[in-house]
Amino acid sequence: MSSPIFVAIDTPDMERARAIAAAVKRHAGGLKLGLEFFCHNGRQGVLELADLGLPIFLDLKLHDIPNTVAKAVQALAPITPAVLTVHAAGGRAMLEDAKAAAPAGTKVVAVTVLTSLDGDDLNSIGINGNSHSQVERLAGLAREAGLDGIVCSGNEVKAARKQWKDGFFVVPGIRPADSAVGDQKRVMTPRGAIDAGASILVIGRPVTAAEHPDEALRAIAATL
Ligand SMILES: O=c1ccn([C@@H]2O[C@H](COP(=O)(O)O)[C@@H](O)[C@H]2O)c(=O)[nH]1
Repeated sequence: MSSPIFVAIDTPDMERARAIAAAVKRHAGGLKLGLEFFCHNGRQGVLELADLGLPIFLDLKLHDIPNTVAKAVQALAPITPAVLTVHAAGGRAMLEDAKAAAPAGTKVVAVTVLTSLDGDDLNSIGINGNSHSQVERLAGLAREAGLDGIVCSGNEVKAARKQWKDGFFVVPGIRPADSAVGDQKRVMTPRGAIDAGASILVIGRPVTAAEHPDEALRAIAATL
């Protein structure tokens, strides 16, 4: 079975992205490319890294009115990423239209509560309750809208999986026990997240900031 670890290549620098991707390609399950990479390198950059042969997770977290998001998803069709993110907070019509616009081979997953937010952050943007209740609510919405799954932290994935048994659960905010947390607030170890029901893990800095990214990745994979 291929690795559940998608390495987040978070850099605008194409040279560096190529180097990290080449270093981890034998042991990663896929590459996750986000805003930092996409804003600088666009579709061409994504297609270049896709040539390495790993599944591509395009983490653009689309969030706009339904028509705009659907057109953006259509514009990405030449890439056909394995996974694409939209924000669950865009609402049901936006989620339905995003899924309808995506190629059959693309899993569309909804970001619920960013792993960089805690309860106080949620309250400060007018959400009463904690990350657990908010993730549950948005997971229900994503499921009803016909999406393939959600993005949530390792802390919520067990409960989310219980209510959506065949859902696809993407878990970032992954930190091996000795890793710096940085700007993440809801974190879990790789093993903890897999045991809780994650389908794939998104891991960036614990791999990409290491002196030898492939060694760091293999060390993490050995804990699974
Ligand atoms: O809630 C979310 C959604 C997406 N991400 C993305 O995952 C990686 C995590 O990188 P680390 O360096 O391992 O912290 C990054 O690309 C985020 O954009 C997330 O962290 N949380």
